[in-house]
Amino acid sequence: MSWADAVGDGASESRRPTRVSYVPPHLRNKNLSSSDSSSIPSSIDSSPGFHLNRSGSREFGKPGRGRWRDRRRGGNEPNPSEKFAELEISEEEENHGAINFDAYEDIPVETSGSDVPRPVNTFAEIDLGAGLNENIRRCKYVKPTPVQRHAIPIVMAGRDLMACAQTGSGKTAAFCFPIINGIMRNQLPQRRGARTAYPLALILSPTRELSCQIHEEAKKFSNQTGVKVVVTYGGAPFNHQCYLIFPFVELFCYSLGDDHILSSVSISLHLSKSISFISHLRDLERGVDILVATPGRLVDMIERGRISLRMIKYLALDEADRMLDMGFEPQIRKIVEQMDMPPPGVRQTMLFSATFPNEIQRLASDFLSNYIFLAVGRVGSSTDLITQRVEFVQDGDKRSYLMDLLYAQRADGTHGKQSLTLVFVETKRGADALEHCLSMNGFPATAIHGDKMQMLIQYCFCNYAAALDGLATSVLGETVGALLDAQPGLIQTGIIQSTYLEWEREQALRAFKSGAIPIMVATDVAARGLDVPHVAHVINFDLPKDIDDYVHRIGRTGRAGNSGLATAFFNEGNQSLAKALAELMLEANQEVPPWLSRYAERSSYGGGSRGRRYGGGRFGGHDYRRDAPSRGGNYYHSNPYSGGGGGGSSASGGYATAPHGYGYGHGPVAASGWD
Ligand SMILES: Nc1ncnc2c1ncn2[C@@H]1O[C@H](COP(=O)(O)OP(=O)(O)OP(=O)(O)O)[C@@H](O)[C@H]1O
Repeated sequence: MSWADAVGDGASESRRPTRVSYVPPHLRNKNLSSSDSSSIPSSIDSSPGFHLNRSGSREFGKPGRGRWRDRRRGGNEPNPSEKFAELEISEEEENHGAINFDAYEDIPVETSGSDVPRPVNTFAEIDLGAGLNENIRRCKYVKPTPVQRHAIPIVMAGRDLMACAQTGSGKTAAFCFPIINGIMRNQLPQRRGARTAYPLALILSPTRELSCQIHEEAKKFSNQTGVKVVVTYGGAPFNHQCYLIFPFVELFCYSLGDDHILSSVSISLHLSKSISFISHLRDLERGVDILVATPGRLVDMIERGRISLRMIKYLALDEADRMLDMGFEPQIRKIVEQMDMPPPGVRQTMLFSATFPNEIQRLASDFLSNYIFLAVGRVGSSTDLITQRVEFVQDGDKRSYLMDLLYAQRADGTHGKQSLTLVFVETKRGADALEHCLSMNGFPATAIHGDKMQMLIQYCFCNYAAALDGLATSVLGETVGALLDAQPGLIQTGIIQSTYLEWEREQALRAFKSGAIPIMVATDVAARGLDVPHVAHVINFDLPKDIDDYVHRIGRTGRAGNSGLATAFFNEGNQSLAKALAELMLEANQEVPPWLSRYAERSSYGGGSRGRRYGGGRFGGHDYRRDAPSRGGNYYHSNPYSGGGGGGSSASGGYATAPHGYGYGHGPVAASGWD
């Protein structure tokens, strides 16, 4: 149980404070009323890096990096394509032209495998096709990022790929571009109008939020190319239809003499979800070239006979190490090995992540054929664009410490739309408790996790399942008939539950992304893949147990060449992570506090010990096939590059060991995805 949990459990009072109790540092000892808390005296030092140490005195961090910068956009052109404009390229997305690509020159890149295709320096060097090139231009992607420079030619050459590149370094486009190009180029046959959809490409990701994000990106990239992208994830898309039918369902409930508002809301949500499920089926029937999916829902759709994987030419696993860890592996194996998907060698398979422990690489190789391993920066490392800070904070002090940080941040004048803060906690209950505490203390916060509102939903279901049944047949007739046909187990608690859950998660994320609520408390559900451009600060209120989770969490900031700040609260309870954390920080050129080094010296490898997981006690981009050449069966060469400009002169190199202290070496760390 996390500390946030324990507090949440303590007393209902603590979960539901009735008054603001936070007193900013400068007002402590002054006995002022809480209403004064909004005044921000000039004496507060709100400079970047401000924080309080355990004794309450102030310390200062490294200046200049990872702060709440004013990122004003400049010089955006009007969008020439009306259709493209409909896809709502947001202000943030348009900003990416500003990435500092010069920072790439020194990035270590290594490939291993046979006959590695040459990397490119520009998109123009690759024949991506006019439509895709136009969309890249509209996205303001001026140059490929390092992972794109290497991965796109590899996939376009028809090779399987296991790619490891740092968070926020453009992996999504690295697999989307060659897939879209391949479908356009080969004009692969597509059946439309059939009950069963036959996608040509499948992109799997672990969460519905990430699947939606990939779907949005892929839609932008394939705009007006004729390539059709559809997403399917746990639950159905919760769309505008719900708002339309709310009033009708409510009216109906009242007319039945039942005035319980919860029932009408529950039924409305249920029905809207159902309608949206039907529209999703229709969408699939109209044909799908690229299917983006979460594994659970995909299995469900395959078993219903709605999707067949027989025509799959491209398979991409985003966050591949997560997809192959204990939680997802059985489902992934089922999809990839036990359904009708073509085998490795016939289909092309791409695995992408920022972290790739050896044991997962080993598992993953089952899905690949004669693949190339690509490491951009160090496997599992974080970018040094993220300033990492670790503070020693006892559990009981975490809330006030957090509020001091947030207060200082606000005093800095940057806590607004342009600067979002993501706070990670261990458990769902902890997230709720902390969200509530922050909100009550004047720090607008929302929370995202797995099972909000569950009790309420169960209550709704128990009382109103019958009403729902009646309503279904009498009011919505055909629609619901079709729905029941498609989804026989419709009236189930689980469905209603997940409807609420989706709704809440979607709302929370939307409010956070838009800046309407600038603080989001999250569990690991938000740790991977989410690309929210203005996250300036990630706070690990509860540290994760595994260092890879830490890497993904802090990777929500410092994306696409921007800087970011990550603060972690550490205490004795996190001892097992100390060594891996200290090593990771050193690797990313961060200052490691002496007390953390002492913890690290004392602790044995644990918490995702990097040495063991990333290649036998050493760091580095590491293809596991090096340890056991016979296992992969097809490991031949290692080709080191440096990031920029290198075109491909070394592409056919085949070095046995890598320079830069990278690969086999251990030496000083120069790796960053972005500088
Ligand atoms: N060539 C490019 N030029 C400019 N911006 C880019 C380019 N490629 C990607 N981006 C932007 O960089 C951001 C990060 O990309 P993306 O989400 O694909 O990162 P990622 O490597 O998948 O991160 P994570 O490991 O966290 O999933 C996105 O906002 C994307 O639009």
